[in-house]
Amino acid sequence: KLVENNYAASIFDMGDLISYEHYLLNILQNFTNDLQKRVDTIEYYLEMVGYDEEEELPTDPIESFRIIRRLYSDYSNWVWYLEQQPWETSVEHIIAIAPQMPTEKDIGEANRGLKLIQLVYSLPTRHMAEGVLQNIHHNTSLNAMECYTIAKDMAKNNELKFAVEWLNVGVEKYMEDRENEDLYTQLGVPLVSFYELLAEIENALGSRNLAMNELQAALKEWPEKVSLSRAQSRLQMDIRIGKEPKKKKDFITGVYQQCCTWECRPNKKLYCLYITSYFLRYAPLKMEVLSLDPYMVIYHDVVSERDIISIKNLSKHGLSRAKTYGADGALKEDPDRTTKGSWLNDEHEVIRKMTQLTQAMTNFALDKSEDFQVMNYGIGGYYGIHFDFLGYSKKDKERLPDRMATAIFYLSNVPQGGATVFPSLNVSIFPKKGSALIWYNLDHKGDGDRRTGHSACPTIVGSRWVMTKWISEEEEVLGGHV
Ligand SMILES: O=C(O)CCC(=O)C(=O)O
Ligand SMILES: [Fe+2]
Repeated sequence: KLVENNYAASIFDMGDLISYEHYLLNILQNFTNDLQKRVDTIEYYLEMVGYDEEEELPTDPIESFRIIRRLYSDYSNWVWYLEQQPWETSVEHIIAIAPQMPTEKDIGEANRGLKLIQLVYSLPTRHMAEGVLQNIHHNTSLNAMECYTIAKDMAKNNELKFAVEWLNVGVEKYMEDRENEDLYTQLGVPLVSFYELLAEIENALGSRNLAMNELQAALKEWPEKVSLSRAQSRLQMDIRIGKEPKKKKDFITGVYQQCCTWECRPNKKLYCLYITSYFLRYAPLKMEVLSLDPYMVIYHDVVSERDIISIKNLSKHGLSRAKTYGADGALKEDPDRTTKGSWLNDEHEVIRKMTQLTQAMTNFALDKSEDFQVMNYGIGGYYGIHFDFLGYSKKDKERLPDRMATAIFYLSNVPQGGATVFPSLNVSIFPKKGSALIWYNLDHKGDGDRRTGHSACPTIVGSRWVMTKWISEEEEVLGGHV
């Protein structure tokens, strides 16, 4: 049975994959040790017998005896020895973890995460392939095969110019790494596939001559490759009969980019103050006002390291793919929300404390609000632009309570990327562990304030943890507390 683990949607859950890979490598290592032992035994025997190419008749009775003994006794032992296949148990062990392995969907999402990072932060392909992200050198790089996988996915999604870039970098890497050619071929990506794909994309981009050149160059190297000559004759035929290439439009996802790279603040100089309340008598809160209309503030250093650890421990093992409401009103997985979350309620002491804290920071009663949602983002994990209010339309007979305000607690620092942005307000907030961001989603009439559209920029580096509280107006307005 296929298990959907959604690995790419949470960095924390990738911990499982690390263990699985360790397990696999262990098996491969034991397997090679086993094989090595066999090789040693066989070589030792050849040496003992004094194997050489020449076939000569024995010159003395002792030698004749030894030959007969060997073929009488050793022979059957060798048959037995070679029949013992050391790989059988290894295969069994490897197959045991098959249901947990990443799926096509996972690799697609991992690809998409990288692509989002590349687009949103305008990272050059070559830099990414070398592990240089925003001018910071990371201790990783991509090999030719990995560049090819990315290129293929880009081509599939019609991001053709990027696909060509990735292929070109891939070919360069291949050339630097030709001693691994056999390994690449065994893993299903021979060099010829790079040229085939390159020709295909160039044709799709309308550059027939370039496509032809690629194929000709490839044919010079691999004249026996049938797929190449087939592609070439198809192309020649198209040119001869004057068939226009079906130009595919190069398509780039419209993701929001500004303010993801640098912190954006509105021009007006606002202010900071200390807030005290009964709950907080002994520890006044540092509040920074970001905007008065719509109201938006940050509270600095409000959650202690200890509480953060407890909250993460409570949520860690129940993370599941976060969903959003589709156009039909049903909750579903959303490629624009690559995060996993778990809901926590007041049965936990630390969460009761968070409720009290949120009450103190907002002066809202929270009894009718949804639970806290703790989230861990994935590879290039992001949340596309959305509103937190549900915006019930005026014609609804009875107006249902809406999400009046939102509080986001940052439970980790994010070394690179991962800002929360409000494009209409020109505001971005980079996560700082222990701080909380609060804003109002509804205007003074109680309607959704469209200026509050916001997004979480793709995380580049780090395991991004946040905790959200969507604060319902029910208690306040309908419950008659005001
Ligand atoms: O993770 C973030 O920065 C934003 C989260 C968010 O918008 C939400 O949970 O509604
Ligand atoms: Fe939101």
